[in-house]
Amino acid sequence: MKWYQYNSEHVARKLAVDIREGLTEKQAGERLKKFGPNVLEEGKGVSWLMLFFKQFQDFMVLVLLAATLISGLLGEYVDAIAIMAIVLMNGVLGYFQESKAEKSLAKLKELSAPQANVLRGGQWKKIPSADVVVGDVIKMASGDRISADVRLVHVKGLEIEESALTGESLPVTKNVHEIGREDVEVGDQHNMAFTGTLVTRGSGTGVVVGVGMETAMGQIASLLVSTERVQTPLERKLAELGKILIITALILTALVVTLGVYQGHPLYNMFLAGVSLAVAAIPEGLPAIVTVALSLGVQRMIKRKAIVRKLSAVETLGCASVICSDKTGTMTENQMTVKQLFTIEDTLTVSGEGYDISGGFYEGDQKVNPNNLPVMQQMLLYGALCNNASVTYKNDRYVLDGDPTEGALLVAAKKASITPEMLSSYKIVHEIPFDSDRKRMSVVIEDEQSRRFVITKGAPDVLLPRIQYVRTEAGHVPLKARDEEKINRKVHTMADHALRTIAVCCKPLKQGVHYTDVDLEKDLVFIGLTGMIDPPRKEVKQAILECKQAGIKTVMITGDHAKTARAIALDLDLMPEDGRVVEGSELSRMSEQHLASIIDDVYVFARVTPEHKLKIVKAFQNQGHVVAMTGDGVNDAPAIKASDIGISMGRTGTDVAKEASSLILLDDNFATIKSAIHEGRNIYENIRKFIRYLLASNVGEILVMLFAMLLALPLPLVPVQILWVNLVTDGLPAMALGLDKSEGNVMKQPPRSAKEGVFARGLGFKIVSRGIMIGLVTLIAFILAYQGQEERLLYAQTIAFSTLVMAQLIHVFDCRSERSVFARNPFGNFYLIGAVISSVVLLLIVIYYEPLQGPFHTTDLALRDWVGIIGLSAIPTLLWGFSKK
Ligand SMILES: Nc1ncnc2c1ncn2[C@@H]1O[C@H](COP(=O)(O)OP(=O)(O)OP(=O)(O)O)[C@@H](O)[C@H]1O
Ligand SMILES: [Ca+2]
Repeated sequence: MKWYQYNSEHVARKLAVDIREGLTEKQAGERLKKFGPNVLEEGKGVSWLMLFFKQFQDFMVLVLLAATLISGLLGEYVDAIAIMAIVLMNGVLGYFQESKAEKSLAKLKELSAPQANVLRGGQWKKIPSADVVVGDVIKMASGDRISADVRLVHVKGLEIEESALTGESLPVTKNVHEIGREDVEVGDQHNMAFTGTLVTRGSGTGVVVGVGMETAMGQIASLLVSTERVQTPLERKLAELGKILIITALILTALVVTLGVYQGHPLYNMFLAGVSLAVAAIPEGLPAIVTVALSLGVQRMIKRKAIVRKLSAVETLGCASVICSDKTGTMTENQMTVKQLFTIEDTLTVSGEGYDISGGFYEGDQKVNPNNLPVMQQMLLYGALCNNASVTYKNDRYVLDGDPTEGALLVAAKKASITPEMLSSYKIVHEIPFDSDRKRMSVVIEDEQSRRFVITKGAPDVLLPRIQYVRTEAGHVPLKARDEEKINRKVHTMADHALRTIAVCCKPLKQGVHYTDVDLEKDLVFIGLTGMIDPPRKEVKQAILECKQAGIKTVMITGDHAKTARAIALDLDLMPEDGRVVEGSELSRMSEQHLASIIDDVYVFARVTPEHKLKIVKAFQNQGHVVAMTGDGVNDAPAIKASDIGISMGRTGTDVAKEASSLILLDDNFATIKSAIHEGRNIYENIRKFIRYLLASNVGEILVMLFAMLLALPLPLVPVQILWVNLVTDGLPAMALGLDKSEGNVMKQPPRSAKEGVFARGLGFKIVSRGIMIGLVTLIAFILAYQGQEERLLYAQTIAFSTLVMAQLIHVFDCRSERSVFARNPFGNFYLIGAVISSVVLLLIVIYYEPLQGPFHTTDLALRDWVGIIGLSAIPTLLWGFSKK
């Protein structure tokens, strides 16, 4: 027998679980230990050994190793061993860089791991999906990705899209009845929900019958190949650029070798020098350092409560020019409190903060008891009945479970002493749920006398066309134009005060008549209006200002009333007085071109449904903007996907929204978007810094050799020195640049263009000009020291080696700023100081430590030599430090 053939009690019994209580933590722990975690086995990751050997796969490194081997066989042991040692160290360094990148990517994956809602010991809990065990009672709602195979026991309009499993993209409606037949296809098992499939509608609960590889998904082996990470745009650009650089380096190296041989240097010497030069000059490590820099940035973002799901987002963030953000919960606290009550005869204000149930009702300054006003009392009671929220007192605080709008209504009712006992005498027999498209919710209620009536609550402008009567103290009277006007005026004044408005209506139902859902919400009786405040989060105003200074426009998108939205937008300084507010209905009528033509003046989109978001994203993109878009629901997913930076909410977001997004806000906070953009810009600037440093160094290295060969000089640097420079001077400071703090002005500049190339904004010129200067001063130092005398060669090479190293170590400080070397405090980057000091110490060691003098072809230098070296090596940086370019 299969699970779908049993009825639900039987399933529960077989799995030894009480469906109302769930497993106990102890039972679950035991099962987890016995059967293992609920994960699908992925393809094997790279082992550390493979990662290590990968460092030596590079073609030029192989040539170098072969060349060293030959020189070893020819008796040049010292050279061979020194080169081998350096190549090995290079490999170790590369290994550490890459494994660091791998680790932080793995950690990232862990952080965005899916969760499941399970019943344990009578309490609903969110736990990592991996900890779900067979027998767990699990709850699923619209937007969830299901994390185990489940036999459903209770469903409420549950629809599941199972394309991942069956290929069928239409959602399947689920029920709980057992299926009598055997051999039912997965797609026809209507009482089952499967791992990896998606809830598109409704909700349900069930018992877990299969986890991990024992699920229907686990059986499909083909899906389990681990997905490989795609390169980010910058990584791709650099990989392409790398090819060009490799060819350039090879051509130049070949030129150096040819010239050298032509000038009479021995072929073997030139070959080894050439290969070393090629290894040093080819920036094959650049993409890896970029990955490291990106993933380090990702770690910093986690500290700022933003989780990057796609590495490419780190780059794109820096280009963002428009942020489209939800209002409720992202810009505001999403903590609603009713402030005003309105019936056609009375208006009251309500005191109190948050969900605290202490507070009173006032008419002007006069305290009143709302229970003396029958219509008022009815509105409060009905607001609490058409309601799925609950407010409980926990740890000295009132906490809300459910929708904040409903929480506010519940709290207002409690302030009027409406108790749960009073509510329990009414039975809810039917519910038409709230969603952002409908902007209303209805319940059918049966009272103790078995009389039935509907309560509908929702956005007033949506309900007004459905209202025919008004409730007064004397009873229901037909709605007159005068009343309608009065209601509308009240809605507007409430909205102007940034209050969210909810209208409460009702309608008695006749016995024995069948009403469809459409009928239920027709011909309603208006009872009253509530106005509730949702205060802005306090950090948001500052964040919006910083975005503005950074050339980024913030746009508010909300389902709320236009006036409410406008009041909050003005309060947050999000838009100028004359900024435009566009409503969803207007948006629907507008053509895409028209929208694109006005969109630069729009700051608020109000009364929109999630479907509108896609149109908004497209219109901004049409105008050449790079758009960040937030969202949390299933219907937000298309817009999130279409935007350049999709952002989802860590707390309130559905799995679907999270999967579509490239950035998750752990605290759902708008200010976090700003922090992430700041970090994204910083990372990109740091990447530019070390590209600039590394490539300028390489240009210098190649040019000094090329110039020397042109001038028929001996080799200014021996192979092992070149390799040493590549390892030490190029390696450590470059990494330290990747960890640099941002220049104070990163958020004071317009966003960079997404099309910008690697060498944009003068970077190419900086690289070449500094590179030439570094090559020149090294050459001059060599010539001055050599003086054409063969016996001075060792000394001159030591001088050239030191000058090259020092010139680079001074130049690295210039790379910290886009402006000038003098623009920043040189001691501002602790890592860089450390890297420079260790490079200098290592240089002194290979120069003065006798056992190393042989392998590194160095000799002792005098103090006066150092004066010359430092003087010369400071020239490139100082010279350009005074120029603007
Ligand atoms: N639980 C509810 N029951 C009935 N009506 C509601 C409920 N919640 C909100 N509304 C009404 O629907 C309108 C739209 O709400 P919705 O939740 O779609 O937007 P929002 O949360 O303000 O928007 P966003 O999150 O995009 O800023 C509200 O202004 C309110 O009038
Ligand atoms: Ca190099």
